[in-house]
Amino acid sequence: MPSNNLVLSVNAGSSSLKICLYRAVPTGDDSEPVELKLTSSISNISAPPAKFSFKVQGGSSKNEDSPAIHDHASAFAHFLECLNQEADIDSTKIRHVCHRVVHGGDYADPVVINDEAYKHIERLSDLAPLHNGHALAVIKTCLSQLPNAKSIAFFDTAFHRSIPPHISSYAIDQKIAKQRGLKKYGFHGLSYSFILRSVSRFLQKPAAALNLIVLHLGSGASACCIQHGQSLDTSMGLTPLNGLPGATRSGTIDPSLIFHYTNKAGRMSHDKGAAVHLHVTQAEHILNTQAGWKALAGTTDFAAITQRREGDAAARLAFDLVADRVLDFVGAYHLKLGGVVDALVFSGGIGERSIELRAHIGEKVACLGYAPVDEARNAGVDATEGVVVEVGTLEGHRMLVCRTDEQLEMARQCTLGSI
Ligand SMILES: Nc1ncnc2c1ncn2[C@@H]1O[C@H](COP(=O)(O)OP(=O)(O)O)[C@@H](O)[C@H]1O
Ligand SMILES: CC(=O)OP(=O)(O)O
Ligand SMILES: [Mg+2]
Repeated sequence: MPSNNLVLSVNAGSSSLKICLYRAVPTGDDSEPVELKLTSSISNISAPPAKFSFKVQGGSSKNEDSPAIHDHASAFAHFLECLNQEADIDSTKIRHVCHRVVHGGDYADPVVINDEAYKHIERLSDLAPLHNGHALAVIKTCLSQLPNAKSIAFFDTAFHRSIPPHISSYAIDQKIAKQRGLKKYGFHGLSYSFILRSVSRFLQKPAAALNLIVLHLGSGASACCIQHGQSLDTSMGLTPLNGLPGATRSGTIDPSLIFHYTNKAGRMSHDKGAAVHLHVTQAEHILNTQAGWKALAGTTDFAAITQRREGDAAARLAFDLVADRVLDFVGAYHLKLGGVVDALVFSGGIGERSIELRAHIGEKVACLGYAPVDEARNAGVDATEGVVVEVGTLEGHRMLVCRTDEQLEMARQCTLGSI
């Protein structure tokens, strides 16, 4: 292996940036083609002061508030400085930079960023107003600061291209739908792809034979119905606003609500928070940034809501409402899979950490034949090693937790793929 075999994976979330650096290694059969060298995460970018963490595997680590970080570009610049100063890594040795791009439209595969790909991602920014612009800001920095590296975009939408037309279409004029690309694209695809592979390994069953209901519950939350190893349906739609509520996103509402909420709904929003100029209405802005459990209970932190819910009606409403919407999708997907489900999988910051939400959902789905959640296993997930942890007892449809890793998914696809 040459010495400059470093792969950087960058995941630009709505208010966070998660970065991992890997070294490509020779693979045997089932082993990972990359080895983790360091991780960094910058959160609270849109609610300063941003929190910066940097951890070298088997070495030093750093956790601090970084008031100088005010957007994704400055967050990434801060990371590059640290890479040089703290980890003594020469960034010219980075050969590939993998960027998670949430909306890829009809792109089926990852693409090396060139002018055309950049413009394509830019054109889709209005359909992922909390995401694509941030990814582009980081891509721009990489193109100028890391000229020796190839920047590659990996799309959240690609995994859902298997969704059949009667599920991905909306019941609207199909001529207009086709002209304007108005259909369900679905998101969190890199996460679902990672989870499918990990669960397949855990259950020792080929991915193509697996039927799963997967919940990716983070500040953006979605559910996915996987049949024979392919996405059959997912809860997000044309944009990541649809489906489950998120930290600041409404999830599905009656579309008419928009016009009763404010009489300025159709006017353009002048929010300057985004990295690229967005053309979104005030309604889209409100439903993306001033809704979700933040609007219901005053915080984006679902753990705080969970703790407060016994004595706080607003927190109780937020918790119960999220749980209710999750059940809508689990029930529908169970039916779409004809009741043949290998496992219900929890993932994302909330799915992986909320003992309470897993217990609650577990209790509700028991009537469908899911293995009851084992109290001790469920409470012990954090202390249990492994990518996949079983929280249900063995009989019935399995109940699993998967520590999803979009950065690793990209690095893996990059190293094994033909790019
Ligand atoms: N112990 C916990 N219980 C419930 N929710 C938690 C817990 N720890 C973290 N979270 C939630 O996980 C969210 C982050 O999830 P993550 O998947 O990393 O989000 P994203 O990638 O969408 O920014 C936090 O905003 C917080 O609400
Ligand atoms: C698609 C999406 O909502 O992503 P995230 O959860 O990272 O915000
Ligand atoms: Mg995320």
